Amino acid sequence: MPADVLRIALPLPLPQLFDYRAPGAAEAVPADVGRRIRVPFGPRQLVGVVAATGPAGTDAPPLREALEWLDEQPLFQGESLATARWLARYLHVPLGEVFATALPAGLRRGDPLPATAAHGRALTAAGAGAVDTLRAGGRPRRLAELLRAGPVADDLLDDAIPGWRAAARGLEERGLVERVALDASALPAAVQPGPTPTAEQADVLAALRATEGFTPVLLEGITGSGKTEVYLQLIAEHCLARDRQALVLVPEIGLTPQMLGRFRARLGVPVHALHSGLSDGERARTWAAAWRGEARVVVGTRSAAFVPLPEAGLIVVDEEHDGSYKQQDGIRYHARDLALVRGKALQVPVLLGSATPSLETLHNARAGRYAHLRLRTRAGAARPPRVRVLDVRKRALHAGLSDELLAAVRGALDADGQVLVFRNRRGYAPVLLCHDCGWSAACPRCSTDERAMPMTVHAGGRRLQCHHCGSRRPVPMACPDCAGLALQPQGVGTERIEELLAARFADVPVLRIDSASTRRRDGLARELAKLGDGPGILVGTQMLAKGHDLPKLVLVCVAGIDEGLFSADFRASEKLAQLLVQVSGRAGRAERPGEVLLQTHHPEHPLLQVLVGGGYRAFADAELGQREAAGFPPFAHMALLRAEAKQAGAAEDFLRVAAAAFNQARDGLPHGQARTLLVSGPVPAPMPRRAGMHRAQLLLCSQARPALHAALDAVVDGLHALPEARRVRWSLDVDPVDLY
Ligand SMILES: Nc1ncnc2c1ncn2[C@@H]1O[C@H](COP(=O)(O)OP(=O)(O)OP(=O)(O)O)[C@@H](O)[C@H]1O
Ligand SMILES: [Zn+2]
Repeated sequence: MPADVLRIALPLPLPQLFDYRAPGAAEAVPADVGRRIRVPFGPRQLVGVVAATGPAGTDAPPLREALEWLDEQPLFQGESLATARWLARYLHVPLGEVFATALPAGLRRGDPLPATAAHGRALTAAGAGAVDTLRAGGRPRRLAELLRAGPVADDLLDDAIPGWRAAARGLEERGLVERVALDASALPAAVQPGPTPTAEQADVLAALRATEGFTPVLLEGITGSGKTEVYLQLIAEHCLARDRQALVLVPEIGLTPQMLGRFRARLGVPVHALHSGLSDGERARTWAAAWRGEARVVVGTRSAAFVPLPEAGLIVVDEEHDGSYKQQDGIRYHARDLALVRGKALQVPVLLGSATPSLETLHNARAGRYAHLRLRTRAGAARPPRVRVLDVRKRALHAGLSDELLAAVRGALDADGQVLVFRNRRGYAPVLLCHDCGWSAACPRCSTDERAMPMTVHAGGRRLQCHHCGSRRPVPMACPDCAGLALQPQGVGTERIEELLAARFADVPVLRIDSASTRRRDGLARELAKLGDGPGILVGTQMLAKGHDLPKLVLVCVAGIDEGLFSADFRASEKLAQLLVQVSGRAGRAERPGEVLLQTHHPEHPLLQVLVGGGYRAFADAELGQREAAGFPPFAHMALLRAEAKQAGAAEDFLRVAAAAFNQARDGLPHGQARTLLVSGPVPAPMPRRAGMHRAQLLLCSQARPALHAALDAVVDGLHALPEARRVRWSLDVDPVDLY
């Protein structure tokens, strides 16, 4: 009998597994499933994961032999293997691509699973003698002083001295500091005691303590109500005390330092971070530490939803409504939904926390599928902010801000407070217009004859930038159409607001926060630290809406939300309501009361009325009613097939063949199911051209999930082989969050 072969999942956009003989003429055995392996593929080498073993087909050509095993033991086992298979089936993507997405970059490339003893820095003998020779106040000096008492773990240095790595590198080159492996005893010493839970927190904790096995829980708590305190207590009790692991998902890398610092101080165990601001090596180490069960608490962004949890005790998804949990390219998974699937397989509670739960989650809670716990008051002395709508019709505006708003800013600063001015548009101005002929700057790679995509003015008016494809060019000296010199920036972005505020309020710091300054691991924390404790102004986009604790913030001004009130996207109102409530929640989080000003030309708009009058819940009730009437999610399930091509028409050709296949599959469904499945399109994408590509899409929608998935099962694998597929790039998005 011929020996069994390895069926390997490779990171390729092809639906099948690939057969190989085991390396070194060894027998393939079932225990190999889940191990990484290097294989020859055409002229290349690829890293795959064994998905199955079995007999070779009798008429199969002689198989190639795999090159080498990369792990002794499977990296995917039990739950993690089952989850990867489930995700591949659910999203209709190749298993090999799911494995690749689940692994951090280093392991995906085939690096060995790294050693995971915690590392830190220590002074060398030469360093101990040289501390006082370093420039006082400089980062190297502060680092050296901190190390005087003994080695300090890297993650604690992250909290203590932002930017310490560059300083350490310099000192290492001079032989003053070295990298050392730490034993567990070098980790956090003193555990800070937490506050006594409020009555509401105590009730919530009692309910959570009573949970057994898989329990999805929506923790709906207004901003500042102490949700994070609940997570901390629960992790201590449910995980650390029972020797189990906790996974905490957070939406933004900018939030992790604040969260990590708080977790480390309170839990007294190493807390591992996993986000895109870390090096490949650091990410692989955290992943390996979790796989070995050494990492007890992992705090991370979207991709951390894949982290192995052999001894799982709890999964928390903070700000569960946040859009960043959905991966928007490659394997388009939703980290919150993945967390729920894993919680079920691992039989642990999954806690979804938010002040503004997604309509999907609210709908599930109401249907009784999730437990629903609430925190209705702010913890400590803080009170919810007062919200006022400022009608600015017919008012003079300065960089988009009314006199009344500017007066309120002055008042808050004079009272020694800090102010946040929120505008959801980066750059200086959204459009550059010629006042003489009406020409406006449009992105040549994203515009069509029918539809111009404006380029945003940046750098104080000197640069044009496309927010869709990233292309940049200098602002022209004269209008390219009429050669006139009357080029004027139209509209207002955060740069222009910053310019105005800096001129008007020259006595205080004015700080603009944008995605560029906060991409680095501690970028946001470092920026916010510049504001200090005195009066000052923050200007920024939605970056600033999320979970930051700014105790001195007394006034939040929201400008320019009017575009968002009239968007065509059916989720736009939900996103805007969440944003407004979250950004408002930044005000008045300590003793001082907070105020929120919403400046608008549409004070009578129902969304604003409902929000101001009844808060997020009233909004959500109304919105769910509308979604149900319109047959939109969460009352229906969608999948979006996107295609793009260099040639005009190619994407539509491909989608037309796909649509025919879906319609045929629908006719094969049981009558009741078939009726609920709608295939619409192909239609041009909402952005019909982007970065030079022509784009179109096909939308599938059904009230019954089984009908949708039955159609996808029947059709998607076959799309890879279509001749029309060769000229396009296509992707399937199951449960799309935006229809772009
Ligand atoms: N029981 C308590 N007693 C006193 N202060 C508390 C208590 N619980 C939380 N706090 C404080 O209240 C503030 C808000 O708490 P926390 O950050 O946990 O709220 P949150 O609901 O997670 O906030 P958000 O989601 O709006 O960021 C923090 O400064 C926290 O230290
Ligand atoms: Zn563009």
